[in-house]
Amino acid sequence: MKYEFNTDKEFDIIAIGRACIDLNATEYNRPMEETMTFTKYVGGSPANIAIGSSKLGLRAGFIGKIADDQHGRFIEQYMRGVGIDTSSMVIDTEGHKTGLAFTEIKSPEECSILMYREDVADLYLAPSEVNENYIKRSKVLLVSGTALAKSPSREAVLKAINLAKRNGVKVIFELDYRPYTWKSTEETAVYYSLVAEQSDVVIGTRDEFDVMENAKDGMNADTINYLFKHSPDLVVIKHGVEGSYAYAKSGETFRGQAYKTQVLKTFGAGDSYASAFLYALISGKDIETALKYGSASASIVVSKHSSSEAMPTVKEIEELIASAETISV
Ligand SMILES: Nc1ncnc2c1ncn2[C@@H]1O[C@H](COP(=O)(O)OP(=O)(O)OP(=O)(O)O)[C@@H](O)[C@H]1O
Ligand SMILES: O=C(O)C[C@@H](O)[C@H](O)C(=O)CO
Repeated sequence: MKYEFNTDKEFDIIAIGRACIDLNATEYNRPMEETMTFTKYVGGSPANIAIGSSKLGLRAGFIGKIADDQHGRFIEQYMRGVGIDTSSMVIDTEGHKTGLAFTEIKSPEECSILMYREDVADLYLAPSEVNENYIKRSKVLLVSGTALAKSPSREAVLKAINLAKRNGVKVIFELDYRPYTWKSTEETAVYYSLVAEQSDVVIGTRDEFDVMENAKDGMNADTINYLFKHSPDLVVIKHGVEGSYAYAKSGETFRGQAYKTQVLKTFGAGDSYASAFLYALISGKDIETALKYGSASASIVVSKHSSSEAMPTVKEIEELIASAETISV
């Protein structure tokens, strides 16, 4: 089964949300207290997805606010360098800083992220900085859940969704739940369900859908029953190494298995998955193939040091699908 997009558009995907800095422990397999050096990469889930999409050949753009400093300039230059249109990236004028994510890699199974996100520039994107003339040029608007955590970014994203819907742009909601940016899970559930109900495609882990539903140990069947009463016609629920499911409103279910790989760290899996899944879908491949692309891309990124720089090419993904073993659970 294929998913249809409006073909009469200049951009394939415009992502909205944060573009930040990842500082990944250079010496890994130890706690961060013992890490002396970190390698700098562009990070932030929607930025990673835009980078992954652009490296795969999609025409990508980005809407977000960046700090007026060395980090902000590094982010813009890097993203432009990988082919992303950065003309709608706004430079903060009020002294807000770039979000930083220090990543700890204790072992392939035990990874964590220490975030510095106090008063970060990305959450100051204002509704007036979101333009209809830009959004309407894309097939897809990719919305990151974290951008809903605070005003004015929250209203900027709600405006972007409204403009997308008015202009035949598919809204794809990546739940991207990061607890530290939110006041409470109740608040997250309110905004997640509000946006999920208006989206065309919703992608998240089982745990993230639980946050959306303000529930524990939720069932995929209940999630899709709820979402298919609203706008979504495709829902992707990820279960880590156990693979992922895509549910279509027409009643079909597709399963994607994870691929065996030499894991270095686990973060970055979700962003690489989303970029390759969307690449495949937008390039006209069927949903089953798109799940393979997502899983293959994730298995490549978890075997590498970064989440953005490590994003694979189409050739790498296709070679992996042809040769790697799937994880059966
Ligand atoms: N250890 C692993 N080995 C191989 N593939 C993996 C592994 N972990 C995750 N994946 C692949 O990545 C996909 C997404 O993973 P997961 O459900 O953990 O997303 P996520 O929690 O959004 O990721 P992130 O850690 O980036 O936030 C899975 O469906 C699977 O295909
Ligand atoms: O999303 C973030 O803010 C941090 C990411 O860039 C980080 O690499 C990660 O967690 C990816 O899943």
